[in-house]
Amino acid sequence: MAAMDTDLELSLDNYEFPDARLRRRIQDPDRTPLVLIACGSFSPITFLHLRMFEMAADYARFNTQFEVVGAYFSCVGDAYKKTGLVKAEHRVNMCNLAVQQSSWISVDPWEALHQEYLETAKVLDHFNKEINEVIGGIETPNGKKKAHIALLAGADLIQTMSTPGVWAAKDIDYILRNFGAFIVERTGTDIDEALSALQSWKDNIWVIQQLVQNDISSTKIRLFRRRDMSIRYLVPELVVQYIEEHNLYDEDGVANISKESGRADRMPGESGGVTSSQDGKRPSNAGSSRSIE
Ligand SMILES: Nc1ncnc2c1ncn2[C@@H]1O[C@H](COP(=O)(O)OP(=O)(O)OP(=O)(O)O)[C@@H](O)[C@H]1O
Ligand SMILES: NC(=O)c1ccc[n+]([C@@H]2O[C@H](COP(=O)(O)O)[C@@H](O)[C@H]2O)c1
Repeated sequence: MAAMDTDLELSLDNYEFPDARLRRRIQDPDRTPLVLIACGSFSPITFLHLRMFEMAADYARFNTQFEVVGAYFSCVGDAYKKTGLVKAEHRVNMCNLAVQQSSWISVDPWEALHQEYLETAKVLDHFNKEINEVIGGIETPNGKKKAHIALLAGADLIQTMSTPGVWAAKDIDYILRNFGAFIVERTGTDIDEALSALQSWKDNIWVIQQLVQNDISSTKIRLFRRRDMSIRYLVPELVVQYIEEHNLYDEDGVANISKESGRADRMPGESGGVTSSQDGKRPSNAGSSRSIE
């Protein structure tokens, strides 16, 4: 099956920077090549995570002097202690499956391969080194130019930069001064409030409106799995299959109980139909706020 194809024994020893989808040349010498890096848990990756790159590319094309030449998912490693985090190997595999249809979005396993937690500043440094030092930048009609590496994140992540104790002040300064951030607005986060403490770096922060609001979160996918509800069409089909094959996110036993009540008759990832919403298993707040775990 396709899901098994990704189960390669990756390690830092045989790691190679994934550059196959990185565009090596830009046409317009007046533009600056841009590489977007989405850092996060991706447990699991959702369609919104993929969509963030498309929104950012449109935003950059219409509102900035950047030309997007690359895009990367970087999953946090196992040392990042967060509720609902499955093993990094699974999260990287799911991301790889999710980008199979994309011509320009890649997954870099480098961060996830580390046993220790890596701060985002170090992750962005890694991309800068690989793209601007090892590869030597991006070709333009007037010679090579360094690519601008930028963080791509949701508004909730940028809001944590104002939460005491989450980020070191020097890391915030380092990231926003040297790389900057493309921020996708997110339901439940007041973007003005999130940015109020970051005004010193406002020229390096680009806010992207979600023209089609999508309030999905990995938390909701995990919750739906535990409640034996369908996750199909919320995450890519290959990711649905991978989750089913590896029994991910159903560890609290609810799914097992549901199996006895007929789940085995259904296709993987499919809903049990209306019965599951009438038998008391449906979360009362499914589809509303993020704080459902
Ligand atoms: N619906 C969304 N709208 C805007 N940004 C989002 C959305 N979902 C995820 N993101 C952003 O994607 C990045 C990676 O997110 P992460 O892996 O934490 O997903 P999540 O859905 O927020 O996960 P969890 O529910 O486990 O906290 C973060 O920058 C986050 O802000
Ligand atoms: N000090 C730091 O560098 C720091 C602090 C908080 C979150 N982060 C990053 O932000 C992302 C947050 O992801 P989640 O929203 O999945 O928790 C992760 O990539 C994490 O490494 C970095």
